[in-house]
Amino acid sequence: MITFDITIERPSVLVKAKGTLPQGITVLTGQSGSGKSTFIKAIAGLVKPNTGTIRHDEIVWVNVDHKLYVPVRERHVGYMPQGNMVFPHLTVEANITYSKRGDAASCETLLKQLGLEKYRHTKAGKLSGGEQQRVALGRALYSKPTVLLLDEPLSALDWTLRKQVRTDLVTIIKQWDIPCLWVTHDEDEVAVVGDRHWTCTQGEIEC
Ligand SMILES: Nc1ncnc2c1ncn2[C@@H]1O[C@H](COP(=O)(O)OP(=O)(O)OP(=O)(O)O)[C@@H](O)[C@H]1O
Repeated sequence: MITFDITIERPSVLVKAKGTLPQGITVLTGQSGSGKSTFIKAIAGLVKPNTGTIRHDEIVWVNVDHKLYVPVRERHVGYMPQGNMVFPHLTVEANITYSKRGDAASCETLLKQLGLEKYRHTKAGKLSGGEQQRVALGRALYSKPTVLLLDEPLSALDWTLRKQVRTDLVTIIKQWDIPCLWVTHDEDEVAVVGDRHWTCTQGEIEC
């Protein structure tokens, strides 16, 4: 379980978060600029908090007082950033296995679950938006992460595709049974996607 008690200073906002990310899918909503991505990046290891601690079970990832920061590559976090998420010039298989930390069996399972077997050798840039989103999820899950962090995973899709891809992602995440933090602007996603709902208001993460 990921436990955190941190603050992160930004010119416009002070991000404050204290809590534990449980099993299942937790949806985090909040206004643009309120600090959602900053928080998720701090858990992933891409942003250093100014104060506090982050732990994964008994392992300390961050302890600011002790100047301890476990680097992102050692946290085994599945992180899906906002925006363009595939390497378009690489095949679907090469995208999924990019981290090198997973194994062949895990790649096969993902290709099947994600409905991407027939595109294994296709360049990811040639797939539709929804298919690319599934490739990105495959890459995040390939190394059997300790936690899955999805930053606006549907934002690149048009409205018609969103519903279908959302259902696909939720089904697959539940099958993998790892804690997931799902950041979104879309209040509709709260009820459909999440087992629970957190909010971010001017930096304050309400868990
Ligand atoms: N590296 C940085 N250095 C300084 N300020 C930053 C940095 N990254 C983000 N900020 C600022 O911190 C605030 C919070 O940004 P953040 O991206 O976390 O918000 P958000 O809630 O994810 O917004 P959105 O929903 O629009 O993605 C913003 O005002 C942003 O400009």
